[in-house]
Amino acid sequence: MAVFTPVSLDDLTEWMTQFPLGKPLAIKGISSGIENSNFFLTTETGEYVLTLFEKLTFEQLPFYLNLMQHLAQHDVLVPAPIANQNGVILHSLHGKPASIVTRLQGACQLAPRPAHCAAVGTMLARMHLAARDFPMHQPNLRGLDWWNATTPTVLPYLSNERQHLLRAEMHFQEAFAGSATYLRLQQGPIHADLFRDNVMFEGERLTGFFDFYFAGCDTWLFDVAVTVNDWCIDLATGVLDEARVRALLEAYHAVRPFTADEQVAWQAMLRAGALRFWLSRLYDYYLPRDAHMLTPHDPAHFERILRQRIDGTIPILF
Ligand SMILES: Nc1ncnc2c1ncn2[C@@H]1O[C@H](COP(=O)(O)OP(=O)(O)OP(=O)(O)O)[C@@H](O)[C@H]1O
Ligand SMILES: N[C@@H](CCO)C(=O)O
Repeated sequence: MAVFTPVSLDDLTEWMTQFPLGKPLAIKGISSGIENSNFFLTTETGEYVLTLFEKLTFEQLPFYLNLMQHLAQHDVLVPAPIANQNGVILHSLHGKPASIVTRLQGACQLAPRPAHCAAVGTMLARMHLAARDFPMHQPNLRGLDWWNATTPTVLPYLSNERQHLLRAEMHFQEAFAGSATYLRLQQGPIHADLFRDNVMFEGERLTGFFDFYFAGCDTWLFDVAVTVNDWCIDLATGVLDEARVRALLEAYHAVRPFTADEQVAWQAMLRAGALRFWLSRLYDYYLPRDAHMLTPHDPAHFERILRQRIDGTIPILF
């Protein structure tokens, strides 16, 4: 269902001559994904992924594609955009923005064990460090400003109790974002959506992070919190799993040591990471943009996680 714009081998014969990839041999639509038209592409030189962007524009895409290129050039495992003979990585196909990136081997690990979480922690820290000198800047477009804009649009759909939780958490996060501790946290380009379905593994070996289309500049700790909230929990309750949390955080800390300020901010940041996805899921649930988003993600999952992070036990950062 996710190929919105079909592409055939015939469409590619002429178009592919600009790339140093040899002749296209096979193309196969990828059925998962809801934002773009994605294809596995086999050429004389290897396996790639061709994406036609259905919503993101020629103006929006350079930040994401250049960030992936920068990270790939710094040995962070991410899909590397393929440049044409003029060095260009953003192209046009059937009137849509298009890119070819290297194909990551393996599959997503939806039931991660501590070893997987450790691999994610190591690569996440390496990614933050490698992105420090990435020259482009874009804010996290799903950050506090977006939360402020979105809260009033979803509030009318919520019970009194949920309205109270959302208002109180927004109030708390506004104060946190203005605090001296927060303002001292290290920032840079972050993935901002590093869920289990955006990382590939072969066995316990991590082969890459992908889907960078929520990336932006924000605190590194927010990226860690979003990641822990998805990788290191009991899925039914949202309760943090100590062994996986420790594995991820210790691996991250070994590459990029956490700071005392980050320790102070940790619980508030786990709450921020939960609020971000509670809000986006509420928005997609009550105000669906597209008819094809037939099964929006369950907002209650992140409401549970948010309540857990407010009231539950939080493992120390390091
Ligand atoms: N570089 C890559 N290497 C291997 N597989 C990839 C790569 N990029 C995408 N895929 C595969 O394509 C699927 C769809 O990609 P993706 O999740 O980015 O979809 P999307 O429609 O672009 O965005 P969304 O995740 O928001 O629906 C992934 O689940 C993954 O299986
Ligand atoms: N990771 C998001 C979906 C957007 O990629 C979620 O689970 O709500």
